[in-house]
Amino acid sequence: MSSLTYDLTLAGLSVGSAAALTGIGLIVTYRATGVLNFAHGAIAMVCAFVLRQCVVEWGWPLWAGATLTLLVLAPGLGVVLERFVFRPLSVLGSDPAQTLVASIGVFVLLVGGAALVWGQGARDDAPELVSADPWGQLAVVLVLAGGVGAVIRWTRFGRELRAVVDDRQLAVLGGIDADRVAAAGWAFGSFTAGLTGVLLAPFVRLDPYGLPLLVMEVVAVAVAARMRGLPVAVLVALGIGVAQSQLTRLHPSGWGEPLLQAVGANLFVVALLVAALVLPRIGTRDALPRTATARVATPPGAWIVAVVLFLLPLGFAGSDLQTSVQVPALGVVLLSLVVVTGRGGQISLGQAAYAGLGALFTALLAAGRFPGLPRLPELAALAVAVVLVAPLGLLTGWPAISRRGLALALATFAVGVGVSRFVFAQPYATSGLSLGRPSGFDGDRAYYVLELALLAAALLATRLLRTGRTGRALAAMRDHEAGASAAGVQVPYLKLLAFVAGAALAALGGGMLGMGLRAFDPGAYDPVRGLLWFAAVVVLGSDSTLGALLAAALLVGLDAGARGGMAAALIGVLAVLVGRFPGGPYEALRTAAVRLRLRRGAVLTPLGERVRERLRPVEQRPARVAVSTGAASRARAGRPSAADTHAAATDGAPHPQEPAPALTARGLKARYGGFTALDGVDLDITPGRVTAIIGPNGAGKSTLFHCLAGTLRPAGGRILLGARDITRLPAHARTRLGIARTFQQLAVFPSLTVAENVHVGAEQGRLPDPAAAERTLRLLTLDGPLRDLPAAALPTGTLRRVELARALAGSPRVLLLDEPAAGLDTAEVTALTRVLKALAADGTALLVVEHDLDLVADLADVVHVMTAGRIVASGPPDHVLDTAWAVAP
Ligand SMILES: Nc1ncnc2c1ncn2[C@@H]1O[C@H](COP(=O)(O)OP(=O)(O)OP(=O)(O)O)[C@@H](O)[C@H]1O
Repeated sequence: MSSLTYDLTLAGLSVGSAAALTGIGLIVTYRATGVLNFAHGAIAMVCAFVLRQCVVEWGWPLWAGATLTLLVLAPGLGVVLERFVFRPLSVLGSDPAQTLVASIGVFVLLVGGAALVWGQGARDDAPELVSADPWGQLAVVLVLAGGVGAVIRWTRFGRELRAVVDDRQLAVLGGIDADRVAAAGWAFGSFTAGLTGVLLAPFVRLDPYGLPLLVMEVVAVAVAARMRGLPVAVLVALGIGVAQSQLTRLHPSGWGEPLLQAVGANLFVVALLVAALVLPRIGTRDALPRTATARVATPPGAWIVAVVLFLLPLGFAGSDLQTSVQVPALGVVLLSLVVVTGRGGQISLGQAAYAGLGALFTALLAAGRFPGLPRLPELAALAVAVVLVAPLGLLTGWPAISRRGLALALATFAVGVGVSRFVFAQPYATSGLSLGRPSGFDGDRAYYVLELALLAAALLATRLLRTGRTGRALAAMRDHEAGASAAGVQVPYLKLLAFVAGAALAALGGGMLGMGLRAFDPGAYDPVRGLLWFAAVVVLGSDSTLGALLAAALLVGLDAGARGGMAAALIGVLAVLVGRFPGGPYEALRTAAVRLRLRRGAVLTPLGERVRERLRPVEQRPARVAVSTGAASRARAGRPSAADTHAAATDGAPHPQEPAPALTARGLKARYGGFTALDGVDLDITPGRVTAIIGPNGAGKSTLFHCLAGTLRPAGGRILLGARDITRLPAHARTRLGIARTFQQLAVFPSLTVAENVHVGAEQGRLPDPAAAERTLRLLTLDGPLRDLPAAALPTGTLRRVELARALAGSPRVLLLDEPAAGLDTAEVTALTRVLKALAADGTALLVVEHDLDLVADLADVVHVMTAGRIVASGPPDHVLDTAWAVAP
């Protein structure tokens, strides 16, 4: 027994060593470039194939093949990728999501290229570089990890590497050659990938799809090490390797046996699920790049061409028709990505899992093998399968609530791999399963007609999700999540909706695909397909249904017409290239067109006259008559007198005749870790008045603002809207109760037009009223030619108006404005001031956090001065601004 334990431990160390190598490579590349290299497994596979080519096909000696593969090809590949794919992206602004899409593109390209060159079949004659003795492999790993750790910690290069990872731009300003550091990181990362591939290939299936996936399954090792600690990565890898090996001895009995065995055999996948779904997130800052979400205008007549092309196969026969049957089915699967990724802006690498579950459930239901349900006819089985898979969309929808960018990519990838390994690959779920077509639709032509009908239904469902209120809300969430929340959009609910609808569509497409092939083929729903489909939609579909259909036709057509792998290679090339053009070619054209129209002067009409005619004249407001900018100038001219300071401290007390406050804060406290940012703030925001908060940097103004808007949960105290306690309500719920806000950094939805931006506010606000959108557009002179322009290319002044209009369209009772004048010129500030005064005169309660004391003096009725998390003075501006001199920056 002890000898068995020893043998299993050694076998586990061997597997763990390969995993540790992958972890080391991923971490070094990530630290040098900030990229989690999804292509790592694909590089490993290419190197393993090349070594086999040299040794087995060409008869080279092993050492010569290994030298070429590991010392020339692998690092060379890394350097080429850095130079031609990732460096241009980092020069363009280092958007982590863009690099993520590019690395998925490289993955798809290498997998497709390998399938083209070496075919799709598995090889079992890969040469053995290091003998099966695990001690040799372990020694290689430990030497590498130790060497890399020493270089990072003690050498100048290591210091440069850390500096580049912390802040590339700052490092460059400090004289560090960031490109050299990144190239070295890529070269080393690729070398470790090559070494992993070469070490693993003799013991696993060497094929273009299987090996890359196997390598990427161990990404958990790097995530567990927080993409930093090499020793942690090595230990975790060895630990999982040994545990997985030891678990093969267990032979549990009972109903859970197959599942437990599957868990034991796939411990790295379990670790991946835990790392992606449970451990603290990595890379959470990034969202999808604009290229992935750019709205593509459909060329006129394109739909007619598409309909004709989709009808053409009805005239085909034989294998052509058989192949064509896959296109509508794949089209439906890709439509699911248009909803989730294109419109909803959520990265989803796990759609293949839902498609596969759709096919599997359909087959089980049609065979009468689904637990608790009777045998169903095929079409009914498909419908029930869609209903059953839809809620499973929560598997990826739930993580999406709190994860973005890389973290979400990992979570959805993990779900895809988990479903593939624990469901599709298990005989208990799939053995002896066949899948027929619905009766009456058995022939290819008849089935194709049925598919067209289902595709039409899917297109209709997609259209419903992409247009109107839901479509605008989804696009708003995609463009600016916090802005959408501030507009009243229920972001978590919408994410769940997108993933559930996406899962249903994918299941429908997957079921159609299975029926088309007359079988449940787990390979058709492999996680690698999930990556390929995601890349295809990002490249060709984006937020376009027609693009998704084109992608489906291309993927099926190219692989059928050319050698397998051609479609993946092409999609890979496009995915790698698409990141080179920020916003993509469509975006560039649209921006140029908008600029041209702006230059013609057709859309920039002054605000003043229109506002004056629609709102009550500001001069009639009694409270504002005495206010002048004199206070601010006085404040700059000299220090305040003691009498002034006293007046400031006492004049702000609420007067008995004043209206009841609309929004009240009492004893508000906020902390960041151990640091107290708000220390018992009391504040009343009164209807019909402009309340301003001023104070030096770091005083806590933004923190107070965030607490009031609902984006930060206070550590103590209460916030009341009227008499209602809203302290624990999220941002979107506050908006729906009547608290609107704008952002210091503009929060507009760039892919939506000006009118659509404002409609989002009107539809989600306190009183959902489409007419309010039109009124607000007119009020802020956005109703001319401007209204149909996408917000992306408009100047800052106009965008501030769009944002304000979006906030006003929900008919708020309280309006919170964070530095509303930031980025505006003098004329725009004057116009803005006039609008805000008029709003206050109409009874809205306004709170303004502002650095511009002249604006505060001109605008505010009450000014509160904050410092060190407390309000230290309050009163009318002419008094308080003198006091402010003592505390302002
Ligand atoms: N996310 C955070 N984590 C830790 N500390 C924070 C965080 N945000 C703010 N702080 C700290 O809390 C204090 C108050 O910050 P806050 O941004 O509210 O001040 P502010 O008055 O708005 O400053 P500014 O005018 O520069 O925006 C500062 O000391 C700041 O460093």
